[in-house]
Amino acid sequence: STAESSSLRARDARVIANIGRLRFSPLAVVGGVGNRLIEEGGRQVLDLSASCGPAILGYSHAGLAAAVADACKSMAGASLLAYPNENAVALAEELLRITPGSGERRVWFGHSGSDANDCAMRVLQAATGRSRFISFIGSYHGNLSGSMSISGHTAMTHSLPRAGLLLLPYPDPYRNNFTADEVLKLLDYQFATTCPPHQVAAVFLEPLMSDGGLIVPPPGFLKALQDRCRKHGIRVVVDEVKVGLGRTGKIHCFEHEGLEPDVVVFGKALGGGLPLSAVVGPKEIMDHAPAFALQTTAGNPVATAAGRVVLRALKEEGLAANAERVGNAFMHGLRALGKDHSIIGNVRGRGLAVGVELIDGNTGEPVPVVTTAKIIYRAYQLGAAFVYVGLRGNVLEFTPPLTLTEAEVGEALGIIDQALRDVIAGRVSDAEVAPFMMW
Ligand SMILES: Cc1ncc(COP(=O)(O)O)c(/C=N/[C@@H]2CCCCNC2=O)c1O
Repeated sequence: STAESSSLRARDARVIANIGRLRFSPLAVVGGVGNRLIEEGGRQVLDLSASCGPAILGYSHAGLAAAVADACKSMAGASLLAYPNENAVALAEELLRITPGSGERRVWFGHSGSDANDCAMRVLQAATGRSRFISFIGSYHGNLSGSMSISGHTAMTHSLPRAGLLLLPYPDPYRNNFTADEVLKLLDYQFATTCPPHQVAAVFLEPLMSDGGLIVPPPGFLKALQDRCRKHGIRVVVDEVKVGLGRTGKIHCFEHEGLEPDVVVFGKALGGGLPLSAVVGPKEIMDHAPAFALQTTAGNPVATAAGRVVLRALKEEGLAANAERVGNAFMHGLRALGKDHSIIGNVRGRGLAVGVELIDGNTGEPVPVVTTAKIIYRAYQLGAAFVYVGLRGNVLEFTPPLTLTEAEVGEALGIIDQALRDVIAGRVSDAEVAPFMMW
């Protein structure tokens, strides 16, 4: 019909490149308010993903809109590489204040987690003269050439890892793929043979692995890894892009692990939905050379105005504490659901970074991706939006706005419960979800 063909969804299909899509439902968004997205046609959908992380303040946040509008009015000094601007400098000062670290440090601004990890990788190689890196199978550090090349997520098989990359297994306490000790033993073996530690510039790690399956590492593992790196002068880069800035109940997720990173990478939530990322690192690394990592609009006054509102809200609206409290209520409720649904194999996370691993109740094996996709599709129909992650595509990922309420947790649990029942009862067809089997 004419109405259908002129819909946002239909127009999107005619003009947006598929290489940039990761669509888990037909949801076409025309707005947002609070913790809800507004679908074309007016239906409100509870957002349990915060658009894959950035919308930690929810939608229609008055302070964010006012600050961005104000910055747009003048746009003076739009290019931080050419001129200082108040918002970028003030945001950098605040980032240095809230990020633990020793020695003199500097802040680089980018547009995305991908470009921030890309920059960190390049400048660490240049400044240390070391060209090897360590990261983890399942890790997602970005989708630009450099950040892809040090990632280990299955989505990265579209390109090749960088020469000399050492990918380690990320110990998964639920699947028990490798224990922490086995991974550390493998690392020691690599150091003694094919990966000389003095050639390694840095290890990139997610303090809680997100796209690889929402995996909370075994206690002490990352600290032991850091200690090994310190012995060999290998820098520790913590990628806080997805789980940082209050999401796990602490300002930085790495605080749960007792890490003291050399470099911290921020993205997603930092801009509250505007394109903004940051690398915080030692002066001797970050001042390596001028004109080394340039992007014309990086650190522009509009995106950094948003960043200032985000950090202010983090502090003044107690978002980390809310994430801890509401996240615990959510995980408690999901575990209770697990008593009625044998498909729920494991509920895990920290604060409002929550994962539900779906299994075949008889065998314990991961459910097929189509089943996961059906649950997400059905939940969308019932009024909640979220995504799936994991190397086997069987982990529901919940990273809602940090403003989520306990009442909304109750609503979410009702929708998830009903979606599970409907899918198990065969009410969603393979054909319906075929367009949404993304990775
Ligand atoms: C730990 C971590 N580090 C870096 C990135 C890359 O951030 P950008 O997608 O903003 O470039 C990400 C992005 N993660 C993906 C983005 C693609 C959609 C799927 N969901 C994500 O969270 C990330 O999770």
